[in-house]
Amino acid sequence: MSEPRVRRAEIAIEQSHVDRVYNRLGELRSQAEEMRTKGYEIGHGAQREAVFEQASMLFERDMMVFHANQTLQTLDAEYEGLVFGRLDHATTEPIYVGRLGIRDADFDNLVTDWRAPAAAAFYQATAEEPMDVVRRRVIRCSGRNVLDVDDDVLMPEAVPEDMAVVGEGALMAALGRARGSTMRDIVATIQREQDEVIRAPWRGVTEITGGPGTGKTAVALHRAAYLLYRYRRQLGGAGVFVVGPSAVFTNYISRVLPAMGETNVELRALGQVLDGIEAVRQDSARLAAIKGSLRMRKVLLRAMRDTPPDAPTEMRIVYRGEVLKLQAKELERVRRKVHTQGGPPNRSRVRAAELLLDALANKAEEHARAEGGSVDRGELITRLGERIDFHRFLVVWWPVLYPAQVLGWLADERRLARAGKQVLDREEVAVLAASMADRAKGWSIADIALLDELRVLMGPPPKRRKRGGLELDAEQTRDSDGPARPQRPEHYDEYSHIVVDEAQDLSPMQWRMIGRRGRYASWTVVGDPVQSSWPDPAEAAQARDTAFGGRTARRRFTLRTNYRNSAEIFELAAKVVGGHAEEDALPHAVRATGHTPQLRRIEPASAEGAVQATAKEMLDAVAGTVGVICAMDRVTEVERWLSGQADERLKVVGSLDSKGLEYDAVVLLEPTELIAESLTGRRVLYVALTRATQQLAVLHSDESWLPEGSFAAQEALPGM
Ligand SMILES: Nc1ncnc2c1ncn2[C@@H]1O[C@H](COP(=O)(O)OP(=O)(O)OP(=O)(O)O)[C@@H](O)[C@H]1O
Repeated sequence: MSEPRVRRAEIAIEQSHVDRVYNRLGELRSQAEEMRTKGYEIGHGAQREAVFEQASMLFERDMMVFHANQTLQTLDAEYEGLVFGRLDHATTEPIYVGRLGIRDADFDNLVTDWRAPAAAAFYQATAEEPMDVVRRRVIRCSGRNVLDVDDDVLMPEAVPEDMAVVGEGALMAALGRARGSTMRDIVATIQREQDEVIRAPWRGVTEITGGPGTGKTAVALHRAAYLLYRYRRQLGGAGVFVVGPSAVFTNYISRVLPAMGETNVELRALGQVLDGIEAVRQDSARLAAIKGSLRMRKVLLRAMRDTPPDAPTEMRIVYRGEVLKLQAKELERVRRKVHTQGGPPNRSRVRAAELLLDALANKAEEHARAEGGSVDRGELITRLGERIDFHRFLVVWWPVLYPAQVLGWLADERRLARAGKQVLDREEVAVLAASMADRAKGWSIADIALLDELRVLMGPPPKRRKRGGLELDAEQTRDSDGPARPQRPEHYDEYSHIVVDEAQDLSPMQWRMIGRRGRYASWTVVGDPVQSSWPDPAEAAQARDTAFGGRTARRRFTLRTNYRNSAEIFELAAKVVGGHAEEDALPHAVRATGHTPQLRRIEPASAEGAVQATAKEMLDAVAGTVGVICAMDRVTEVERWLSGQADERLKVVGSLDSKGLEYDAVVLLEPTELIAESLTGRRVLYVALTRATQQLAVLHSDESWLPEGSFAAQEALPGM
């Protein structure tokens, strides 16, 4: 038979199996629905007949409905490509591998879940170590239709006469396909080095490093799905937390886990970690470096302990016809004493009352002594302690504190200078105060870690919340379309496993914020030191180790193949990052496309037309997405330039927000602006240059970013 006919015949064979699987899926669905209906009927019966109100009956109903709903949720996940693999063994029956395990009515296996031990050979078998696998087949489907098959033969000597072998590389085919607006899962083509990471033990800390496009994010997400499958009892209840750098990124990866049937994972961007507030704004690199540094702990502590701006500066109270007065200095002494005796201020109001009463009693004693008399100290304290005017004073002098309010106080430069004495220099105080004063912009991503730090320092406010003005707490600053509150308690800190993506960029303060949520967690930490935008790695490493607590089991994996970029694009990126990366840290790109990156000179005044023309050209050249990457402060401007090109494949993204994303084609505007806006310069440009899978065009008016002499060939922009 000719190759196309063999292929067609093999597709037909797999189609008949895939049909059986979907029919069975339909049956299972009907059964689950029936079970749910029965469960509800028990419930209705319970309303009608008193006998059914017995607790055991209601419990049975709840369990039935719960299980039925869970099964339906699993069966209803977007199972595009439900079956994607087949293993033909030398000594045992073939198995099919898919996104979930399905058995037929006789309990025979129709599909094995990809995470089950029996499916491991699909990813781990090689020609050197075939693990009894003669032929490994990747089956590509669209919905229920089998489109293609692709085989690897691992034991050529064991191939039976009637076994057909077709195809030439499922991985390459997958990599060459157009990208959409969200990331896809890679279950069908996970590579052996990646599989080793996915199935690594769950305890302790697993670090995944590797250059751009090596699949770190994809692997970390598949690892989360794998861990939840294999260790559901240990990990499922407390939950898995996945943290990414930005909301654009979490949105981009949001479909990977649901497509594998995992809906029980909390996915948040760094700007959303604190319940109830959503920050998407990036600070300038300089500001982010100040806000992220561990020095801020001291600044925040002092700011919180400072006299609140509206606090009264004098206390006057009449006791037995005599005016007792506490002056500002005396009040401050009392305030300091309350703080030094420890405890979060929101838990110290009683102590504050006691020490104030003590000070008043001292005053009364002073007066009495001067007049040769005496006071009953105990009685004074009891009487004044019951007085409404004393309590009125107390609530304004020792108010309930909220994180947003205290951080807002730092807009006052003098107050900030007090809090930052010998910690921040004058210039740092000025930039930080100006940023806090500019509240119209809302919180920045770096502010969230500061708010979280304050939350813990000040302790939870009493249940009744104060409203108005700056005294907003997290609850009140919730964005209307902010992240939905999970069903877990507010500020939940008992996750069993935490995945941190783009971990190289986390500031020390952000590590503290995440660490708080993983007091009992094991960790998967993903990062590429070469893409780091955090200027002080040693400080971040220290905060990171503290976040991991005493977890001693640590394993580190380095992925070395770049699956995203064409070899041509990565060659340019590698040259640009040059001496900023050790040779060893750069991965190997496997796919050549024949399209070398285009470097185009523009005049600053003609940038608008150049961006429009190049974006259009790229949209015509690729089937998938096109990203226009520019400096953070030009995003709005560039979006305006492109507003006439209504194509949902086209996206404008700022350099810092481009972390972790990918597009089929990228138009990169003014590389020197990207270098200038980041403290780590070239590394941010390296990130931007490694976002494209197929085509890259760089528009520049300043050539200084180019590695010397390496890319002399420049193109003129068509029509310019
Ligand atoms: N085994 C694989 N099969 C198919 N595609 C893969 C495989 N591994 C990685 N990819 C693809 O390569 C691209 C890069 O993967 P991913 O974004 O996870 O890399 P990364 O290491 O996190 O990159 P970066 O650090 O640059 O953000 C994605 O499109 C991913 O789907």
